[in-house]
Amino acid sequence: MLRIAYFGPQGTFTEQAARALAPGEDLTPYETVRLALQAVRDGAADAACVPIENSVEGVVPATLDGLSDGDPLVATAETILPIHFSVLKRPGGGEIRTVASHPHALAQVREWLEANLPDATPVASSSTAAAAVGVVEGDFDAAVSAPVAIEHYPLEELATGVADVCDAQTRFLMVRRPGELPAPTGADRTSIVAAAVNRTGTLSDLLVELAVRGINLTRIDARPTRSNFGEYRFFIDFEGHVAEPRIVDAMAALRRRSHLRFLGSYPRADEVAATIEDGAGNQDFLDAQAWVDAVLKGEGA
Ligand SMILES: O=C(O)C(=O)Cc1ccccc1
Repeated sequence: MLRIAYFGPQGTFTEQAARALAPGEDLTPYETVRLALQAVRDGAADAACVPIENSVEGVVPATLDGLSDGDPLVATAETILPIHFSVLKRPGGGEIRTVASHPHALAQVREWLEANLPDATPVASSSTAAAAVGVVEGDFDAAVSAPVAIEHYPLEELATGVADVCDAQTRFLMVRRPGELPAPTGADRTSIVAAAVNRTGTLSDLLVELAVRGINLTRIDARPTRSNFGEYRFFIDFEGHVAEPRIVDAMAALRRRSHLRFLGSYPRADEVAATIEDGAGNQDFLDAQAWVDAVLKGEGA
């Protein structure tokens, strides 16, 4: 049985994602994303499930920073969950003066809180389930939680189906120590982080390498390097798998232009096939390489 670390405690959205990505495996909660990733680096876990991006609030900074620093880890799978919340309180409990949750959750229910609990002070907690634990322990009066949290904690629902934006979604990754890559499926995503020197055109130079090969981006985020003020790392997701000739060509070019870390090639949860432009398919790259090889052997021109 695989040992899967996840961003917990029990009852987080990430636990739901881990169950979807690794059914029947041995799941262990860790209090922070950093600790879940560390468990994989240390060998205490075979893989970790962590949230990466949200359709409303954007990226989860702890995950980006946790993947770009420390020993390399690579994503081997992703899943996307629809996100709506339950607001939980102690049974019978009194006035709601504080309402706790993960910052991403609080940001997604701001309007609901203003309309329904205008006098409650929002308090950030490490996760939605940590907020539920805090309510059980009397630290807060209510928690904005994943709907499954009610199954884990002796709380009652003040409201369910809470979300300012309906159809909100969060994407989660399963990451491991570098090893065998998942096979290409034709509907894959590749994740990288690139740090380049701070000069005019750096970012556009990197993006051009993808654009000229007809590679479609699915996300780009910048995070500070944390060592030199004003210096950034770029987290880029694009369609395709590093085992494809067109992606090999792009990765080699990016490697020449930046400090590059490969964060994985894995099947897309939405199964959307890669966009392939005319002349930019894998066979086009293979044919071009075969032609160059022939020229080198004096067999063509
Ligand atoms: O705190 C959780 O439950 C998480 O898994 C992180 C999160 C928070 C808000 C929306 C989606 C995921």
